[in-house]
Amino acid sequence: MSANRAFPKDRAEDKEARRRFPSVWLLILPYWKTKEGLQSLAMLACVLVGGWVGTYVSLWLNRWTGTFYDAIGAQKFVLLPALLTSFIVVAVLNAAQMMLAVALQSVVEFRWRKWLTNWMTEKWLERRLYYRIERDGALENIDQRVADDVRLFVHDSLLLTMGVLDVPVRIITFAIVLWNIGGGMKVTLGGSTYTVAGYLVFAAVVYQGTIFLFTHLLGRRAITLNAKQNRLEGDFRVRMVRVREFAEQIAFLRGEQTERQNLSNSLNKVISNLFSTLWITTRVAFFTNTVGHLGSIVPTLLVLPRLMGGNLTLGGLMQSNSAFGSLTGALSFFPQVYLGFASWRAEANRLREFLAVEVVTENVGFVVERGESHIVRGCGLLLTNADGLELARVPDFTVSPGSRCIVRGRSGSGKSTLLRALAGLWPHGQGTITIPSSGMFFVPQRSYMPSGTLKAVVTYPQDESAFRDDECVEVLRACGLSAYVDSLNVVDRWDGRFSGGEQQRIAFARVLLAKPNVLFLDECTSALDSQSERELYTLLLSSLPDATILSVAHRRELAELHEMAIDFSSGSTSEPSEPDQNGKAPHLPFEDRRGLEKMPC
Ligand SMILES: Nc1ncnc2c1ncn2[C@@H]1O[C@H](COP(=O)(O)OP(=O)(O)OP(=O)(O)O)[C@@H](O)[C@H]1O
Repeated sequence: MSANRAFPKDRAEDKEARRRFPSVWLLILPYWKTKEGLQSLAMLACVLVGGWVGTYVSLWLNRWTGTFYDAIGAQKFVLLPALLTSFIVVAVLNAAQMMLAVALQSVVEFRWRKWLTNWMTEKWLERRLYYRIERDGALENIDQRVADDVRLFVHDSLLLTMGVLDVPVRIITFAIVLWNIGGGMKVTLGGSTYTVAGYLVFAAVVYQGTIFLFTHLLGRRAITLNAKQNRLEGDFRVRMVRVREFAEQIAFLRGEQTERQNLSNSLNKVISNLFSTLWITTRVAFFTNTVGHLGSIVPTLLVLPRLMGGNLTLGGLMQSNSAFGSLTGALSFFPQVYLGFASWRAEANRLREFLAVEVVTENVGFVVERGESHIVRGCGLLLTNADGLELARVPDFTVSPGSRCIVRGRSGSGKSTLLRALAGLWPHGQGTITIPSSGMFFVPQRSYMPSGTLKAVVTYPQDESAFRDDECVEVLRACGLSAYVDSLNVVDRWDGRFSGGEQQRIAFARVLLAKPNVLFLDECTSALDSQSERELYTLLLSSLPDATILSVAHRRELAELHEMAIDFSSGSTSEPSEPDQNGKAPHLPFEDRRGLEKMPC
């Protein structure tokens, strides 16, 4: 059974439960081990070296600031043209380097996102995980996880990693500069005078540390609110998609009022959460803006005694201000990282929930025997739900190669679930299933109509290039869809265009193209009138005379086209016992009556 658990959100929750989820490294490492990943790694190395060169350029600019303002202070205007020329050259080169770094990092981000999304999509589709997730309600908003969470996870991972590798170099560099420029501060305490060396560095750390502390106190709730926002936006989108998907059903039922109410409730939650977030971000913004203004005068105030004592030139003042700004700017990475890391962790946890479903193996309760012959057999089959509660007991049956068997029973008695179990889509139950190793084709109650050309619809799940146009035209005509043969290469939303009955005719056309050896039909003529139903069945039987067929159907008329019946209501397997329209025993059209052979379980 799939894991139907969300990642523990609360720290107090069981640590063991957290450990059961796959490590975040399972999301990160696979890409960087590929050839493309190694190339991306080389690009990131260039970005990082570029960042360090940028730090050196900032250092150069800091020195330039000192020289420039000293020249102005000393009224040596003759030096200005050369200083300005060198400034413009360095500024242009620096801008080019920064632009290149942003572009390179974006390229890596796009490549990693593409790879990871493909990887997740493959995991989603492999071993029918997409079906298990929906069947068991194991995860919400899987589309949001594969599309949005992967994009954000990749973006934030790169941003945080590059910052962690780049920022310490900037911090150390400007701390040294500030230490040297700022000199020491003389403090008189208890009659003794002490010199606090590098006091501007300590001031920068205390200044930025205070901002960090207050940002944390004022804004920590934003982390949980942001995570909640993603979920609420996803829920709202899913509701909208469902209205689009079931537009006709809602329109027939006049369900607009209820849908409007549901959408409005969902939107209210989104907006209410946004308001809560807004209050927090506003007070954080107010605080950081106020402190930000202070930041421009704090270093000046700190060096004022030296300036007044004549120990600092105008250039020195500007240089220390610039170094103080650079250092606090580099230190401000940590408050940002703190919030960014929380978002990153929420994104990673949602993806880890997805991987957890993937690694849990299906607890298949059935013994499945696969044979070379086209026989279908069920022995001692008990169908249960995921909690082990009984849904249905299936009478033992053997449908021998080339035979046709009808499955009957009251609505909700478990007929479709039996077909799911035979298709390997229903793991809950016990007993032995014998099916062929290949050549099976299942037609569900509602056929899937992919978007694209009509030819792609008819040939699904095979690629449309696998069949010639004339083959498709022939089966469309045979199935009563002559009106559409000229639209074979027309792209449309065919699910909206075909009537329910026409969609079922398409399903028959698919079967005729696929020519399976063993065919399972689940009430796939329910939308057709009796005559059309009979015509399609007769067409099918004559086109696939050797196919083993197991049909779930309610209509009595269909029984006489089958040689045997599995009856869920009476709990027996027999030849059809329903009387025909004249009240006579049903006519069995197949003289050898292969389906009635007694075969031991
Ligand atoms: N994914 C599911 N999870 C839990 N129970 C399910 C699930 N799918 C079906 N069931 C239950 O299994 C039982 C049998 O359903 P099934 O669809 O097999 O009936 P059926 O005989 O095909 O009905 P009908 O003739 O109306 O199509 C029902 O009670 C249904 O609620």
